[in-house]
Amino acid sequence: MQGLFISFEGIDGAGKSSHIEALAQAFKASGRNVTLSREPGGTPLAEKIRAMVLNDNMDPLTEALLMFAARRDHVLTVIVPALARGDVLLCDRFTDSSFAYQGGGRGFDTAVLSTLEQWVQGEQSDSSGLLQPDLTVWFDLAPEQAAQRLLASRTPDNFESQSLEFFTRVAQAYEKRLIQDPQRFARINADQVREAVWTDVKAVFVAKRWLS
Ligand SMILES: Nc1ncnc2c1ncn2[C@@H]1O[C@H](COP(=O)(O)OP(=O)(O)OP(=O)(O)O)[C@@H](O)[C@H]1O
Ligand SMILES: Cc1cn([C@H]2C[C@H](O)[C@@H](COP(=O)(O)O)O2)c(=O)[nH]c1=O
Repeated sequence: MQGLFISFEGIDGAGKSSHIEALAQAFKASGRNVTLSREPGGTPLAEKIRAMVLNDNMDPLTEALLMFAARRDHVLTVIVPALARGDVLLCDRFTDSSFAYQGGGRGFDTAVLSTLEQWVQGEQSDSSGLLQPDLTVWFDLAPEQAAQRLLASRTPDNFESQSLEFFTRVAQAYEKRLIQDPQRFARINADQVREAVWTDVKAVFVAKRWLS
């Protein structure tokens, strides 16, 4: 069976987590092998990098380089092997996060991000050019709503402690990515009760005939 690469995106607190878990269960119930992973992270090396980027102070170039260094290790040791096995790979964040957070949020040069993307994902690709998810599910939620949800849940890290203006730029950058590649994206209205969000998420996978 052919591997499926699905990424999940959104600003912090948009509510991805429980739906990724539910999709993993649904795919397993349909007989598929599932690999669950996340970025930054997903390998021992990339998880060490995750701890640094989430907690240590650094300049935007260092942050961008570390995100892509973690991704390189993740792509080579988890993503490519999982897809070669025919797994459904559910990945909490991928390169769209770098364009949204480093590019949009931090204002870092997106041409440099595109070069890093080419280096990290270019040689793993087929003729289309880059290793990219087959589908990216974007949980779209207003920064004000996401901030309310996060307030109630946990101690903020380097990203979660950013301003509403930062997250507005992140959300705008996600929108730009969607406009550039509309076939790859499914936009989910995350400003609904969890059950309604799940109905919308599941419908995307049913429409693609990946789940029934
Ligand atoms: N539909 C919803 N309505 C209200 N609260 C929600 C909803 N979905 C999730 N939450 C709550 O919002 C908080 C953030 O959710 P969650 O951790 O799933 O978001 P996330 O997108 O994975 O965030 P991050 O990317 O920061 O890890 C949690 O406290 C969660 O219980
Ligand atoms: C992959 C990636 C992630 N980030 C940011 C986005 C989030 O704030 C954190 C990860 O935390 P989560 O609770 O697992 O969502 O990292 C980023 O800035 N750039 C990236 O490429």
